Amino acid sequence: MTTVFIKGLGLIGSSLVRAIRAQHPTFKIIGNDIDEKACSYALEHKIIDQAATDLDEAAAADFIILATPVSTIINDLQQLAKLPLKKKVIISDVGSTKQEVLKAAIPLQKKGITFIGGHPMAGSHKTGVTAGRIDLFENAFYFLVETESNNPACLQLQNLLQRTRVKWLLISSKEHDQLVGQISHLPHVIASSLVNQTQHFFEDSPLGMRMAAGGFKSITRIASSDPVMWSAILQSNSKIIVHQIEQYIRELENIKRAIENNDQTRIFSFFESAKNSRDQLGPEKVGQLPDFFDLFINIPDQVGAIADITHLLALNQINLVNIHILEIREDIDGVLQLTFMREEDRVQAEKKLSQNNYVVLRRD
Ligand SMILES: NC(=O)C1=CN([C@@H]2O[C@H](COP(=O)(O)OP(=O)(O)OC[C@H]3O[C@@H](n4cnc5c(N)ncnc54)[C@H](O)[C@@H]3O)[C@@H](O)[C@H]2O)C=CC1
Ligand SMILES: O=C(O)C(=O)Cc1ccc(O)cc1
Repeated sequence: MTTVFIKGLGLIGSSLVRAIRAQHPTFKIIGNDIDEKACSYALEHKIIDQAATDLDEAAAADFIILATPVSTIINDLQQLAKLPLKKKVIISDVGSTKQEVLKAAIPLQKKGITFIGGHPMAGSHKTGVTAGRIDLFENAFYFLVETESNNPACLQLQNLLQRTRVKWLLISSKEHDQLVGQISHLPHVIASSLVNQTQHFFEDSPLGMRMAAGGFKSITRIASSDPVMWSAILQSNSKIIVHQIEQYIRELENIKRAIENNDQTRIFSFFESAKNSRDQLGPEKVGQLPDFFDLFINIPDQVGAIADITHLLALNQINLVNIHILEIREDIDGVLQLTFMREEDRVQAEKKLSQNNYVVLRRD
């Protein structure tokens, strides 16, 4: 029997094993996650067959996939090199950086074990096993690093992950880190710094931030991403990102100077050239970002309010993907963000919550 060991049952890991399960129903899937709730959810929903408490249990696997934050992936590759793994095991990861990951895999490769670095270019700012979905990666690019298309192990890995319906792209780790540094890591830094600067700007008038319109929200969506994951990414791609931040600062300085000098020609061409490039990007759903449906409601200031809301949804068999308490500050109401996978669930939730006197603030 083919056995797959997956470490990290979050958004990416659980989405991958959902796809593996659908394509290869006879494969045994063993999952490991530091979060016990993620393991029990994955077991309950038959996403995995067995929960492992330790990386040692990867010794029985034919495929090992590492889907934790990059720092943990690097650590685990070093640990795996010390384990008695199957000779023909194929190890891969999904980490957002590749040069350091590849370096950490050298001891394994020296032992003749196959490691192929991977990185699906799809995902979301949502995290966790409940946000995972089988179609998360459809039509997205999936990088495979330092391998060749006719390498039998590469073909086996692609076959394992066929149901993800990705577009495979083979690339060197250096090229990969530069590319994703510019189109993924730098944008996350910019989104978060813009949110922080706005927060500082409105320090004395907290309502200001809530006036934000669509533009602010679309450019800052990814600032809601997981800080643990993004700290690990920046640490692992630091040189490249620092260089790209410097180039970005120069771009800001150029437009600042043009504004100071009232240089209308420069200001116009700044916007014109950005528009021309952005228009060529195509529709918003590049990389098939998942559709999630959010509902924002007031949380009444009383004990058990959140439990009451989740109970109400469960009673009505409304499937909730994520629940997030937005910052509660003096003179601002508490707000609860409820996320659903399907529009029907959101519609039902809105109806039931309104019937039970909850105030729905907005949908997103
Ligand atoms: N979120 C995204 O859009 C994308 C993320 N990635 C990469 O995929 C990896 C996973 O990210 P997500 O699935 O989004 O994050 P996630 O937060 O949804 O899932 C990570 C999972 O790993 C578990 N975990 C963390 N440390 C662990 C440890 N020491 N031992 C066992 N389990 C541990 C967490 O409990 C969680 O369930 C990261 O390396 C990230 O850079 C790659 C492409 C897209
Ligand atoms: O939510 C988004 O727009 C993302 O950018 C998702 C993402 C996050 C990390 C990656 O390494 C790749 C894709």
